[in-house]
Amino acid sequence: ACQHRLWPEIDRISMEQLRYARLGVGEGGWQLFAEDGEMKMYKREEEVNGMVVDPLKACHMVRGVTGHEMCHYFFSPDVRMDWETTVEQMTVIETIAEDTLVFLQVHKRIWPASQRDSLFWSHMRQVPDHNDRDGHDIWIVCNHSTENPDFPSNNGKFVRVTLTVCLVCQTFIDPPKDGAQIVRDNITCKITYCSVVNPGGWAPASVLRAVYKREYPKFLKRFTAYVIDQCKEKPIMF
Ligand SMILES: CCCc1ccc(-c2ccc(S(=O)(=O)CCO)cc2)cc1[C@H]1C[C@H]1c1ccccn1
Repeated sequence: ACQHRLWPEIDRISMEQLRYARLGVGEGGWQLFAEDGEMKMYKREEEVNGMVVDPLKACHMVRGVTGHEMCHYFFSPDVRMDWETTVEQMTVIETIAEDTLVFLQVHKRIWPASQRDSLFWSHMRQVPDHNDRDGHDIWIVCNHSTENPDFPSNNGKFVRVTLTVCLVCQTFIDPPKDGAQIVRDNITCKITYCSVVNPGGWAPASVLRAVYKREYPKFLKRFTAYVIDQCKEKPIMF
């Protein structure tokens, strides 16, 4: 992967997104728009050329899974359609490395807007987290739009969105007493999910904002429940 033409961009954007995810929501005009137990969802209302591109940041704490497991299932093409209900078709159009893929996805149509597709590289990596007193590694998946001449955008069928998404996960272990083996009840995963999706073409602001408000909380709840269910009978993947 290191010699691939996209590698410098993949490395730069992934590390930029890690820093962005770890910024608090105290400053920068974030407004809380959804809450469900440990999950808190924030957004900023932004428009580019009259199009809604509201950045989103979600923070969540999930007990019983590790950051590695969370990122593994988010990255994996094999299970994507099991949890991603807003996607109609998903194809891996390039394998850059075993931890770096290029996806082409067709998203379900949001009436009355026209149907969208997305083409993005997806990179997963573990980032040693030296400056955190608990010393737990961080796992990240970063998805960022890219172009591919074999799959031109806006080829008449779908409007191509541009997106940058990151899932940043940190595992916390509450060690059991008397040196017993660590079980799932002793682990918690701190998740930060950030996304900026530019719809790529006209879509009514009111409709998009309503879809975001409904879809993002559903999306994160469904995905985290899926990972908990997939992991509960399996050995812990640290
Ligand atoms: C007009 C823009 C439509 C639209 C296109 C795409 C996406 C979208 C793409 C990727 C990812 S992901 O996290 O990388 C997981 C892989 O699929 C999440 C969301 C979201 C929306 C907007 C509609 C919103 C939405 C939010 C949440 C889930 C699904 N859709």
